[in-house]
Amino acid sequence: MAERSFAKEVQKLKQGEGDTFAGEGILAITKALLENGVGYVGGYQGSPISHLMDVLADAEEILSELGVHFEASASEATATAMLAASVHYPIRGAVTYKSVVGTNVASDALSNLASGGVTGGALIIVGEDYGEGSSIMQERTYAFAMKSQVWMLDPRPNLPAIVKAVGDGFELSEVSNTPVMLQVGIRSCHVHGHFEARDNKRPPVTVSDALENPARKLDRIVLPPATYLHEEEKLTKRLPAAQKFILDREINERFGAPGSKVGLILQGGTYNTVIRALNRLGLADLYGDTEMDMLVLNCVYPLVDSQIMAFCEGKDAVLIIEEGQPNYIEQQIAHMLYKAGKTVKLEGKGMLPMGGEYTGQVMVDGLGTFLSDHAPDMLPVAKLASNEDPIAIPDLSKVLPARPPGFCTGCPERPIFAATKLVEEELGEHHISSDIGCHLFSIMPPFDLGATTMGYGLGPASAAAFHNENKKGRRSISFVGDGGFWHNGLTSSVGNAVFNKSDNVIVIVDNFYSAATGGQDILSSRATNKTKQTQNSIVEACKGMGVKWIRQIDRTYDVTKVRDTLKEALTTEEEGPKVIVASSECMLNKQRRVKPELAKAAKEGKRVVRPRFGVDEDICTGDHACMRLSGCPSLSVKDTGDPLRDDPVAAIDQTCVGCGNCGEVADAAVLCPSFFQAEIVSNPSAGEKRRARRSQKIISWLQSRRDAKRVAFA
Ligand SMILES: O=C(O)C(=O)Cc1c[nH]c2ccccc12
Repeated sequence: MAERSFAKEVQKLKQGEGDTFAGEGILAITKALLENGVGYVGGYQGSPISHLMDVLADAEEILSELGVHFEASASEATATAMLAASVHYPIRGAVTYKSVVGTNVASDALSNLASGGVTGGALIIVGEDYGEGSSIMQERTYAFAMKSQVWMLDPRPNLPAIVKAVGDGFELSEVSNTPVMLQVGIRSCHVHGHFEARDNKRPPVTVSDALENPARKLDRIVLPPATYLHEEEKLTKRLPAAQKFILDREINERFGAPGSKVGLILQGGTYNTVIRALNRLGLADLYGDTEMDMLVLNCVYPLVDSQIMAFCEGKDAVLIIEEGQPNYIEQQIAHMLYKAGKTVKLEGKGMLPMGGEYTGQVMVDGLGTFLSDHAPDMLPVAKLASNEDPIAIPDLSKVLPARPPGFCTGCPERPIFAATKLVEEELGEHHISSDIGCHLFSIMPPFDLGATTMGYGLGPASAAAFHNENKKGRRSISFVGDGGFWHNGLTSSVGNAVFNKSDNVIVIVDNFYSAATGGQDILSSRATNKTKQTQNSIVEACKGMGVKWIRQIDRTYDVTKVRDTLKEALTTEEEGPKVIVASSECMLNKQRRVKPELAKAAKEGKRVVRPRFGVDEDICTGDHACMRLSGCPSLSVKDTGDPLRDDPVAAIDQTCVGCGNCGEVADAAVLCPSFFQAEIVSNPSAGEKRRARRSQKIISWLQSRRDAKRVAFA
């Protein structure tokens, strides 16, 4: 069960001619796929398009009614390879993934797909996770489009533009026999708006039809000598066909007053921010009407030389607005202008920052500088020579505490790292390789465990070089999540360790879902899923790979057991990789599942017990060792008001879910007897009520007796 259910919203996908579709960008993309007769869809989730996969999964019934096949792909490589169905058959296919990481994973399939080319429209919806709030390294997908020569659309972030881009993308792909990327950032994915719906279209040829009528053309298969042909075709046929389509269809848009002395060439995705910046500079109204001459590239690759040159003709200066680095678009345009001997002043990076998100302020500053330098007369006097001092904005980084990502309250992964710390206390520090997933938060305080992260499913692989000559010496420890394990960890990490007779320790952090991408089901999820085969054992998979030493821990909150198992793995004389599968359900998903059930039961008058933990402040010494070993966000500090106590005591706030981790950690570390467990009982029995009243009375009596004896501090 994913973090968000779109079960209700997907009903909108049934809308047709005459309806106005209102909703979110990702839903609009899905609707557009159906309106354009898509035959199959797939993908792998990841921010910012996790929810697009969730929409597709929730829409599976609607998709299958239309004869559209949907798959939750094992990885982005799988998703891209799936587009092979559009190579020989005139079937439209779409896949979706996070970029650039997903594109990295997909790149083998992407090159092959791009080389042979496609007959049916092949659309890759890439969620470009660039800028503020991104969870990955800062790179651009653009390089992949250039190197493999697949085209890239980057529509303006509004629903009609995004929906149009889906249809344009399919057609562009078909006329140029080339896969097309449709790039959407987080703001496009979640922008709300509306568009005029059209009827959904059954795919004219379905994947079932293709199976009944197999086809193959040798010159589409990627093997020499066809590969040489493919390269030539890319240059002589596919590129010109794409450029012609981009011009004929007016994919790129012109706004503002043509013929002005300065102009902007921008990526479609930056349009909203540019308009807002122009608005703040007094050069656009709230509806986006502006005098500024703009060429909006809804297709950022390939560029059409003649269009760019025509735009620049007669201008003194042009500003290229292109987010991220390197400045690929600017370089191409500079190259075009130089070759043609043009003298128009080209601005871009330098005036705008080389890297980082082009946020509202960045855009205002960059555009302001461009206009002051090249067209000061366009700027309103108040902006050009303001009599007002700019508003002083305090440096918030000095006053606000940093909020690095961390494990949730009740997270079952926290005790695994608490146990690792305890083992290290005994056996010394180890080299630890981390992986992608929630468990990577181990690198942050209070654990400070883990030295590298090399990619999804590659935690144990990134420990591969660490081979200890000394058989009794230290081994490396590596972590990989269940998501990463099935994405490619089974072969790249576990299989590799078995084959190379690694002596290292691998901990598979199994929380029953692909939790970091939004709690989607995966092969080993415990839940039954109507359309997927779940409940496949990680342990059996590892054994099948040849792992001999393997331990399953069914409750990661048992810190003592995790500690002892890890210690055994690090010290056993048995050869080969030592694998520990540490399994407990993601607490976020568990709460999503259990909370409504409990609330319903309580409402129906049933007896419901919810555990909570607390700290006895009379016993707590305020050394905060519990926090250093647990780090649970529900653990906080509390001032008792007692001047004889130097340190504030530990306190557990109302976000506690009663997982028991703090108590277990305290116990395993022989830390602290101050933790207690209480139970919140809804609809208690008459006997329970009586007992509670009685004990309440006794406690009150004891408390008032103690308070009476206390020295009071005024
Ligand atoms: O959802 C995210 O933020 C992720 O980083 C997860 C993810 C999805 N596909 C990937 C491929 C390579 C590395 C990470 C991911």
